[in-house]
Amino acid sequence: MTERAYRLGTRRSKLAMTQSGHVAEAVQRLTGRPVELVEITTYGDTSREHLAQIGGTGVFVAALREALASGEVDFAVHSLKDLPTAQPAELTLAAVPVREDPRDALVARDGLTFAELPDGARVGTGSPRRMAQLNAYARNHGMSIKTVPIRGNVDTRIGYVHKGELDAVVLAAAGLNRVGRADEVTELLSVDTVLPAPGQGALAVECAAHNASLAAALAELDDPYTRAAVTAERSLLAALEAGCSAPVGALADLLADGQIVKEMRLRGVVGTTDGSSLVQLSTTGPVPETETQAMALGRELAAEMLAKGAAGLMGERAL
Ligand SMILES: NCc1[nH]cc(CCC(=O)O)c1CC(=O)O
Repeated sequence: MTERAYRLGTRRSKLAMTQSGHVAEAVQRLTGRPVELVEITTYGDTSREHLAQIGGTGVFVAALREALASGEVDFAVHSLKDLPTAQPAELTLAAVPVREDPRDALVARDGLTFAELPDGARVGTGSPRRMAQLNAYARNHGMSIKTVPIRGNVDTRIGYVHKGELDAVVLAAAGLNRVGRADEVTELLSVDTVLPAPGQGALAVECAAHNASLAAALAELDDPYTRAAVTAERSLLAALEAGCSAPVGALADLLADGQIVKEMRLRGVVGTTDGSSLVQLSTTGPVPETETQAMALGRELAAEMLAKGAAGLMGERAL
């Protein structure tokens, strides 16, 4: 008897379908069982309001999680940066595969880099995190830019530049890579200038907690370093008591001495959206071997950032 196909719940955007398609193929290879994509429409896909107003990026995840909890689908693939930091007990984060490029990317007219943008340039991003860091860079380099909130899928956002409505837009490099639009990038923004969102570039594969055999199969896709890194980044976010639409950037990476991995470094930033104040700090520690250790790294950095006034910079949420 052939076993029935696994059902993989996915949003219907090109980015989500591509991400889900890759994971579906890998699961099929690992388990020998077919995987069928089931399209789920989330509130984040249908609402035209700005993300900060509809409660942050958790809106993309809720409907998928309901489909998991009800058994309508067996597992789901999320962009990890869209996952709220609280993990529901009935769901298991079964795998965090190897992370794509975590950086933000600039898509500008005429091949311009960020530093080459003219005074008054209109830069499309509604992300308080990107606004805070880009405005801070501009202030420190005597530039004047104007950030403009935008929404929509990758193609729509790039379209603002092609149509001449904006001078540039900022998107996650991972998203552009995944939908085959990497050639549009005019600058990959250094993480020294713009720290990405916690979890950016990583995927989360989630299934029902009671489905232990599926969780074990999905765990084959897990990359322990990526998982440790995003766990530290998300722990920082949670300890700052900030949501996924807060002006918080974080990135954990490994520090190596030649081939030998020595430590994990975690960098974090919080700022006002106008870029007039930023708290940016970094810490290093032994490479975490457990979830508890990874979370401790994030909490440690959060405590240092809070001691430097981070909480006072996160007040202006709804921007
Ligand atoms: N908030 C939307 C979102 N969620 C995940 C990605 C891109 C892919 C990723 O970071 O994994 C994007 C688009 C963007 O920020 O440009």
